Amino acid sequence: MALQGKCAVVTGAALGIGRAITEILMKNGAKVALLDVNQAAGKSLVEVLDKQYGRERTLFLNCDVESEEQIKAAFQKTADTFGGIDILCNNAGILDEKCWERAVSVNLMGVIRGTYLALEHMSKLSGGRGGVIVNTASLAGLGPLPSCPVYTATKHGVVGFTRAMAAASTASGYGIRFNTLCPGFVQTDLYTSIKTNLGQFSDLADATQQMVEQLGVVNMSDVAESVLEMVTDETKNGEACFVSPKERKYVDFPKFMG
Ligand SMILES: NC(=O)c1ccc[n+]([C@@H]2O[C@H](COP(=O)([O-])OP(=O)(O)OC[C@H]3O[C@@H](n4cnc5c(N)ncnc54)[C@H](O)[C@@H]3O)[C@@H](O)[C@H]2O)c1
Ligand SMILES: CCCCC[C@H](O)CC\C=C/C=C/C=C/[C@@H](O)[C@@H](O)CCCC(=O)O
Repeated sequence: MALQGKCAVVTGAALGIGRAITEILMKNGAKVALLDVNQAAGKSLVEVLDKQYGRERTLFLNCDVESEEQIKAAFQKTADTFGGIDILCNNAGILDEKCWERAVSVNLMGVIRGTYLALEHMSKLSGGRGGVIVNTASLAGLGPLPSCPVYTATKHGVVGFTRAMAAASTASGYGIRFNTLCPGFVQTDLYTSIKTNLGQFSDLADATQQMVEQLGVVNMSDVAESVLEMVTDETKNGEACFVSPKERKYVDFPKFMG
């Protein structure tokens, strides 16, 4: 898929990985609606992008992915402004093992809410043009992170949900590809706040630090390039892209049929 003129939505776009996704989509010609609860950071990023690319290609929308109403309104505003939606990156996520219900609501339910509401604009079955949805999971969506059982569960959920949606799309003809992003540790606010968000697992903070030292920290540019590949490469559907400091590879899941 060539990105020139395509319309994208990125959740959690103001900072960290969402910001990097937004920047690479813009650099390659897409228009981007930036959805985030952090208005100050979102607006200041839009100012930077507008200086570089002009004012017509960005839109900041204050949107909490815990709210179906806010996502619905944001998607409608995006479609009205840009003339449709071709790309959705459900990226917003938090680490909170104490208020773990909130982590489930943002990380997993937020992805499901975003995906279902986007189908109304993107699916060929409801008059959309088709496109691609990339959901941000984590390496913790592929294997356990012991200090973060609920975070791990949400990210495994994102991988499973996305793969099932890819299969549903192929079977029913939505015209949408679905892929997941699975990076290891990346230097962002979420990463630097690890110690304060482990709740009853805070005794495992040192063990987590040891994992960081063993696995290393992933370059943000590799994360963004992986998303770009999953968005533009039409052969990628139902894939989970694992990104580590050493390599980028598509996960070989076990096959139970055929
Ligand atoms: N940093 C890592 O090590 C790492 C590794 C793998 C995956 N991830 C995942 O990447 C995604 C982005 O994380 P990050 O590290 O960039 O974090 P971050 O904290 O740097 O940025 C997250 C962004 O999401 C926004 N956000 C938070 N809750 C929201 C909500 N309810 N609705 C809308 N926006 C919301 C924040 O305001 C912020 O702008 C998350 O899904 C995270 O789980 C992070
Ligand atoms: C405290 C967590 C804050 C950041 C969370 C991010 O989403 C990053 C998650 C990073 C690592 C998760 C690691 C899980 C790893 C194990 O399951 C291990 O088996 C993976 C082995 C990787 C390999 O084979 O190279």
